[in-house]
Amino acid sequence: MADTAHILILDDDTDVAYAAQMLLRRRHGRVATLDDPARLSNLLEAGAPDVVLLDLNFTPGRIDGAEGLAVLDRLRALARPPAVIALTAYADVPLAVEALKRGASDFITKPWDNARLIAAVDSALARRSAAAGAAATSGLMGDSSAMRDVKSMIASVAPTEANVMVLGENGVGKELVARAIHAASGRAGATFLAVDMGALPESTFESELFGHRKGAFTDARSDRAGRFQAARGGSLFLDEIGNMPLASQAKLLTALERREVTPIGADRPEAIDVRIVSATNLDEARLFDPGVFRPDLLFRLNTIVIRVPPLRERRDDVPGLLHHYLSLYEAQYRRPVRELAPSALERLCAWSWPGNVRALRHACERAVILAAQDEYRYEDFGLAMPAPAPLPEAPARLAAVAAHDGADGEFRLGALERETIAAALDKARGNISLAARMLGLSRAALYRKLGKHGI
Ligand SMILES: Nc1ncnc2c1ncn2[C@@H]1O[C@H](COP(=O)(O)OP(=O)(O)OP(=O)(O)O)[C@@H](O)[C@H]1O
Repeated sequence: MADTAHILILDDDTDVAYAAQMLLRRRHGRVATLDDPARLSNLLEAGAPDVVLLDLNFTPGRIDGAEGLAVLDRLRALARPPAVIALTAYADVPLAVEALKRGASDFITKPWDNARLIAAVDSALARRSAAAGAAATSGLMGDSSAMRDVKSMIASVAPTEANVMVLGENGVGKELVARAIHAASGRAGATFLAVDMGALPESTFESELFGHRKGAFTDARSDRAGRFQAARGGSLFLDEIGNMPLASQAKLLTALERREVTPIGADRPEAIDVRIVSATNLDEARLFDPGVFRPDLLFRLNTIVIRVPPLRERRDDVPGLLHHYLSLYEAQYRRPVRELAPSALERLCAWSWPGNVRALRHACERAVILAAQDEYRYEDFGLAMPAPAPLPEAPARLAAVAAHDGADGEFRLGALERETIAAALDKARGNISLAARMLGLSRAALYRKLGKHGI
């Protein structure tokens, strides 16, 4: 990493720039200097640097930092913005803080301590390479022994044509696992198509999955391919299969057994060429209940089963995920890079994460937007409320909400919303699609609310 890193030192004081260059050259491949920001465009044409050490004042006599901050804004607007370390005069803390607010990843005061400068550059490079690595492995992060097992299962099954069933609670990363299987398979060049089976109404199930011919029914104004045809040559991800009505299960079973589908209104079946990966958040006791899921369909789908454990059972993954998503949102919202206060990290690792990685991701987004201190505090993540307790019946529930919120029996909308969502999830046995429908929300809107309430 260090050998190929490209570092730029932007400082009008050539002695300072030269000293930094000599220091960093011992460790890094390309260390360039520039004394005039007006020539920055030429330099960027040759490729954006990974890290820029940026002096904030160029014109002699100017100390307001406006020139440097303007360069910082320009660098942050690049498609692949470099990490920027601001160089400020000793004691110019307000200017350093302003640079951090505008997206600088760190600051160094002049004259600097060599070890501190080297550490700042190394840490900026390490963050960048962690983010790039995560993107390259289709985003499935985590190095706990449980996640290592999941990744090694993916590597073993991906090259085969075996049907894979991914099991785990909402938000554990089942879709990411399915995508990783596709990406490592011989079908990687073709489509990966995800279908939310829980959201397909029984009445349009066949038309959506198998397609239809023009005129087959009143609304069939033209031929339409189903999901099986659209994913031809690739992988079809059947998500939320635990929520399919039994009648739809029978139709899916027939298609999988015969390896062919007949579009509605067609007189001939079409062979299917898809790799099936399915997923559900049903616990296994319910999945094996024939009243809920047909055993013969289960047998077709679960040639290989991958279980993705909830985040509370792989807490070793929490720090890496936090750093990943905090960095991602800091870059996305152009917010300063902050460290996590050690006490916050400890409490976040101990949190039960009922919404798993999705909830962690939402919590990080919230923290990046709302943090107002130098470090992220636990409160910034919006997880202060305990996980929902079993719900009392309706009238008692309202009283409980009022009591929960204190304030002389005054109702608070937020708490009521949280209770309602928890009740819907309870009733839908954790099925997100069903709960969203019961609440009159889209799945995406429900996910946002789950994140907001830390459920
Ligand atoms: N191991 C992981 N590394 C990085 N991000 C993850 C990981 N697992 C999940 N995520 C993120 O969490 C969110 C939820 O992941 P995903 O949709 O794959 O979960 P899921 O189990 O399929 O959820 P659901 O059952 O609710 O459909 C996504 O934003 C995803 O990027």
